[in-house]
Amino acid sequence: MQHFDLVIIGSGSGNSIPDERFADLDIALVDKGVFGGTCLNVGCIPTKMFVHPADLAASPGHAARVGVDLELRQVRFAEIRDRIFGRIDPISEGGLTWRASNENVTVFQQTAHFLDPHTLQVGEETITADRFVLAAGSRPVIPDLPGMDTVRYHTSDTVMRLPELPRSMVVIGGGYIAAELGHVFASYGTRVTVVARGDRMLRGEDAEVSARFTELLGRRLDVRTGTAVEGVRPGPDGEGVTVSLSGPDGAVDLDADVLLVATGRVPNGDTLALDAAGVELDEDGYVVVDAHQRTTAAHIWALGDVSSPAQLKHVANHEARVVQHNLLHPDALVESDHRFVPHAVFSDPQVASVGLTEEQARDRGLDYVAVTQQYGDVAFGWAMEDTDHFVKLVADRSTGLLVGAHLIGPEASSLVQTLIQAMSFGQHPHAVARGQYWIHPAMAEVVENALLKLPA
Ligand SMILES: Cc1cc2nc3c(=O)[nH]c(=O)nc-3n(C[C@H](O)[C@H](O)[C@H](O)COP(=O)(O)OP(=O)(O)OC[C@H]3O[C@@H](n4cnc5c(N)ncnc54)[C@H](O)[C@@H]3O)c2cc1C
Ligand SMILES: NC(=O)c1ccc[n+]([C@@H]2O[C@H](COP(=O)([O-])OP(=O)(O)OC[C@H]3O[C@@H](n4cnc5c(N)ncnc54)[C@H](O)[C@@H]3O)[C@@H](O)[C@H]2O)c1
Repeated sequence: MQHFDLVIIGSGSGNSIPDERFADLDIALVDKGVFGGTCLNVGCIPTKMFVHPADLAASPGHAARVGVDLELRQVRFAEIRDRIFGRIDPISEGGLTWRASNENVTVFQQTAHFLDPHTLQVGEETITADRFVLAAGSRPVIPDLPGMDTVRYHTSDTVMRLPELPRSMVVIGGGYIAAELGHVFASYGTRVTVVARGDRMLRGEDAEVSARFTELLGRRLDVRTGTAVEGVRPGPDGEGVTVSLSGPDGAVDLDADVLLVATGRVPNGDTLALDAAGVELDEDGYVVVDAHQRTTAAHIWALGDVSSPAQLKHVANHEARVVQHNLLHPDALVESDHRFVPHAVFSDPQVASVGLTEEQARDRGLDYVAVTQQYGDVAFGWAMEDTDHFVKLVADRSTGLLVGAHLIGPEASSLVQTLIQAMSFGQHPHAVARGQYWIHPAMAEVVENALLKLPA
């Protein structure tokens, strides 16, 4: 039986842990899937590479407002897809080859589960180790709808590799993936219907942002809110799928070429037999960790989607750095910083957010002030003839400090960074606004003006 100093399960963020400082450790890296994990292969990176051409394809709609008539002639879907995976697949393959060539690392392309706190079943082999890192990620949830076993459906794992652009698509779910991939396929020319059970898409966002987002995306896609999927069955002549809906319009059957299921992701801890290792899961299935990313078994650490409900790559990366440090310095442990975790939704419009929504501030009984700055009221917004987008800030009235920032509009994912910085370093909004130059007339002035609306 092979013994290792350290076993890492998961080649996504887990693969960033072993560097030259681990050269004297004998390490096993185990992954049952495509090397490099979700973000690289089926997550952040390919989706955003699909979003950029989608933004270009959607631009005629925005250009007309400022007197430029553009015409979308063609979207070469197969070419876009092949360019994207033509870059990504070699990165995954190269990463595997390089990692497997490390003298002190053995890569197992197998499924792992625990037999006891120090023993792992890896495919047909049994290995033991002193320490473990769980970086096993999450997987799509497939809702148990009547007829699901009778149809071909896609998740984000497969839909980006479709052989051709579908004529029509039904997306179940109103979250991140529906927002991003709905925009992608609709912009490329697919007739997209998004089916959301709630009254708004992106329900985790500040209510004003999610309401505006639902309205704006609904101008380009068929967004059906307050609608339940009653069942699915093969489409007419066995082609595609028929989705039975019930909502404000009553009972409706929709035929589509492709069904995309985007109803959330669950952590993979349940696949690792963690009770054999003394590692606890919480009620939602996340591995329980302390502030140092240590699980309930002292020699086992966890990071990323398997233990973090944020389910975001920048969080997984941060936690991987914490675990890396703590493995190297067991006598000087550091903690993860989850105070101000931002996120962005790369749709059209973009959404970005950090901290408390106004509803959360209210529910916490905080004495807060909320202000809104329209893009259309700053110079670059005039240039764009913008009427739709805004920055909303929430601040604690007693300290004056920001507790939340919510943006919907062009470049929101970048504009939010100043606000993340202000919150992370405890900078007063007026100090941020007046303690530096803001390039005129850049879009960032929308953030400057929002900050100046807060009490001095
Ligand atoms: C479509 C999509 C778009 C996204 N876009 C963004 C974005 O724009 N920005 C952002 O911040 N986040 C985004 N995310 C989320 C981001 O991809 C994840 O938060 C991140 O990849 C999680 O990394 P991880 O290291 O925890 O897990 P992963 O990268 O998922 O790695 C886990 C690995 O563990 C392996 N594994 C699991 N179980 C076992 C087992 N029992 N045995 C062996 N191996 C196992 C898996 O094969 C996998 O390779 C997106 C996710 C999706 C699905
Ligand atoms: N830009 C980004 O950072 C980004 C992009 C894509 C995905 N992600 C990550 O991936 C995760 C998964 O994305 P997602 O869009 O699948 O999840 P999500 O949690 O964002 O949204 C899930 C949606 O499905 C709905 N839903 C859940 N169960 C349902 C059911 N049985 N029937 C109908 N609707 C149902 C929910 O109401 C919600 O609208 C995200 O939570 C996020 O962490 C991040």
